[in-house]
Amino acid sequence: MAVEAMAEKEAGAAGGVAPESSVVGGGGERLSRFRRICVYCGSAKGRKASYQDAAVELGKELVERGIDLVYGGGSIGLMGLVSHAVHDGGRHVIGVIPKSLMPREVTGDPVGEVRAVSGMHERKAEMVRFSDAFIALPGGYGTLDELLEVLTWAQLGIHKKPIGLLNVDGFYNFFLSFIDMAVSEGFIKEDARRLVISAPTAKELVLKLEEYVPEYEVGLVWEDQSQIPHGFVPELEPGIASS
Ligand SMILES: C/C(=C\CNc1ncnc2c1ncn2[C@@H]1O[C@H](COP(=O)(O)O)[C@@H](O)[C@H]1O)CO
Repeated sequence: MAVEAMAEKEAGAAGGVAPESSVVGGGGERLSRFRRICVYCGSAKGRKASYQDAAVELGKELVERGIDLVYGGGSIGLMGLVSHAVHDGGRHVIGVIPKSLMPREVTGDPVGEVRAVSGMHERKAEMVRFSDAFIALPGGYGTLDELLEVLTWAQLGIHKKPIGLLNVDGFYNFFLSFIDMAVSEGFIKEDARRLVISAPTAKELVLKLEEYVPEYEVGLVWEDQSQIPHGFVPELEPGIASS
């Protein structure tokens, strides 16, 4: 299905896509169905240069498609590389960071808009609320925690936004094998397995996310819609700091 048609189909549904705010190219074509993508990634840079290159590549891919960044607000590790790449490319960067993690020596100097939150739970909810899709770069416990929570919420039908793994140099191969094993052992359903989209490069992954059509239906009704409104991205209030 064409990206435009898909975005229109999902507007007002639970896709979390805001087509009216998408950037339009010189020829009038829409560059992306996504307004903002949330990137989860390591607060370390990792041992291989390819992880760092992938963070910068992903930032550039977002810029090329006119997509803004939501991320954990730090300037250290892969977080710093992806946020600088997006900011330097002229797109908006929103860092959501708990007050206790704000001291410079912990997070470095973040770029763009910094939104201070009271704790880790609020941070994760805000990152989900502001974003139309999610990408995990290589990372450690923090990255896995964020990734698994956003996947669990998709599995429970709290949102229908696409979730991608940037499988740089096979970094996520063991994780993907684990998921497949959990499917064959009867702990993850086949349709929930398809919530995880993966690709080895930023270009391929973002393309797959653009083409993703949510098929997963859980049928639960969530009474508290205050955290994750479906189908629209709220306008942001001014952050506490901006560059
Ligand atoms: C506590 C220390 C450094 C932590 N600094 C962080 N600053 C901002 N965001 C962070 C930080 N640590 C974790 N995060 C979030 O988790 C993901 C990275 O965690 P990982 O364990 O490195 O994979 C990232 O997406 C952030 O949202 C000093 O030791």
